[in-house]
Amino acid sequence: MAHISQVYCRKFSTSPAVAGAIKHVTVIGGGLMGSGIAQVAAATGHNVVMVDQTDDILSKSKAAIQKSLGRVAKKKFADDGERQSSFVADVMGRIQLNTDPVDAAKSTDLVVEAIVENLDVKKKLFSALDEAAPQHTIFASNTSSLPIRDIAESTNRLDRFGGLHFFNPVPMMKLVEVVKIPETSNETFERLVQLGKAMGKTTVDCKDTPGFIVNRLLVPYMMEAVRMLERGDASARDIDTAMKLGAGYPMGPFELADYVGLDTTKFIIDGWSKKYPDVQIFQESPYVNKLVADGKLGKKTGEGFYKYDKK
Ligand SMILES: CCCCCCCC(=O)CC(=O)SCCNC(=O)CCNC(=O)[C@H](O)C(C)(C)COP(=O)(O)OP(=O)(O)OC[C@H]1O[C@@H](n2cnc3c(N)ncnc32)[C@H](O)[C@@H]1OP(=O)(O)O
Ligand SMILES: NC(=O)C1=CN([C@@H]2O[C@H](COP(=O)(O)OP(=O)(O)OC[C@H]3O[C@@H](n4cnc5c(N)ncnc54)[C@H](O)[C@@H]3O)[C@@H](O)[C@H]2O)C=CC1
Repeated sequence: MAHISQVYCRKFSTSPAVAGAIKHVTVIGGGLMGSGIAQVAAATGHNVVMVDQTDDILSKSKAAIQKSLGRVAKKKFADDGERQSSFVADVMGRIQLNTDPVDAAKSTDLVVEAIVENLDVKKKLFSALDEAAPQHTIFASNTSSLPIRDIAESTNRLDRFGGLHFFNPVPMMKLVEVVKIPETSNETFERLVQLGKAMGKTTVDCKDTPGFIVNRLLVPYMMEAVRMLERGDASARDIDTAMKLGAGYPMGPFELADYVGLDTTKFIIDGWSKKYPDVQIFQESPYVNKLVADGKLGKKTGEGFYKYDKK
C-alpha cells in the first residue's frame, strides 16, 4: 500500500484551488465519507464547511480527520514533528463546523451531500438547501446507489446538479466518479471534474445508471460472497483470503463490507431489492439483516462479520 500513500503525498502537497474553480466546499454529513471528503478538500487548499446534526457528532468527525491527517503528515514529513504539526493545523484551519445546513449553503460554491443513504432524507435536505443557496452554487450527491436524477428533482437547479462519488477511505482512494444527469450543464460537469482533479483524484465520467461504474460491479460481487456464506460454501475468512490472494484485492468482500458499514450496505441492498424485485443478486440477505438488527454495523461499532479492537 506504500505507493498509494506516496501518490497521496505527491498529489496533495501543492495543489491549491485553481482560479475560477470551486474554492469553497460545503460537505453535509460528517460520517465516514463526509469527514474524508472534507479532509481532502481542505488538504488541497479549499475552504470547507462540514455540517452534521449535532456538535457531538461534529467533534467526533473532527477528531477522525485530525487522526487521518496525522497519518498523512507522518509520511509526508517523516522525521520532522514540527512540520507534521503545522501541516495538520494548517489543514484543520480550513475546516469550519456547522450544525445548520441551510446556513452553510448560503455562501458556498459547492454542496457535497454525504448523509444517510435514504432518498427521502436526501431530497428533503436538498429542497431546503435550494431555497438558501446562491444561484451559482452547484449541488452534488455522494450517494452509492440512488439515482442522482431522483435526488435532484427536489430542486430547481437540475442544470447545476451532479454526482460526485468518492471512495472509502477518501484520503487513500484515488478515484472519483463524476455523474451527469441529462440536465447537468456542460459547465457544471466540467467544474465537478475540475474539482475532482484539484482534489488529487482521477475522475471517470458516469451516466446516472444504477451503481454508476464501480458499484454496478462491486455490489453483485459482494452480494454473491454473502450468498456463498449463507449457503455454507465457504467461511467468511476463507472467502476473504481467497479474494485477496487469488484475485489481488486489498480487502476481501467481508472485510470490505465491515469497512463500508453494514448499515450502508443494507440501505443499498434494500433500495435495489425494492427497485429491482426480479434481480436475484440484489435481494436482501438474512445474514446482513441479522447483523444490522443486532447493532453489528462493522468496523465502526467494533463488530460485523468480524470483531475489531475498539481504538
Ligand atoms: C454490498 C454493497 C456494498 C457496496 C458498498 C459501496 C460503497 C461505495 O459507494 C464505494 C466504496 O467506497 S467501496 C470501498 C472502496 N474501498 C476499498 O476497496 C478499500 C480497499 N482497501 C484498501 O485499499 C486498503 O486496505 C486501505 C487503503 C484501506 C488500507 O490499507 P492497508 O490494508 O494496507 O492498511 P494500513 O496498513 O492500515 O494502511 C496502509 C497505508 O494507508 C494509510 N491509511 C490507511 N487509511 C488511511 C486513512 N483513513 N487516512 C490516512 N491514511 C490512511 C496508512 O497510513 C498506511 O500507510 P503506512 O503508514 O505506510 O502503513
Ligand atoms: N461508507 C462507504 O464506504 C461509502 C458511502 N457512500 C455514501 O456516502 C453517504 C454517507 O455514507 P457514510 O459516510 O458511510 O455514512 P455515515 O453513517 O458514516 O455518515 C452519515 C452522516 O450523515 C449525518 N446525517 C444524517 N442525516 C443528516 C442530515 N439531514 N443533515 C446533516 N447530517 C446528516 C449522520 O449524522 C452521519 O454522521 C451515503 O450516501 C453512502 O451511500 C459513498 C461511498 C462509500
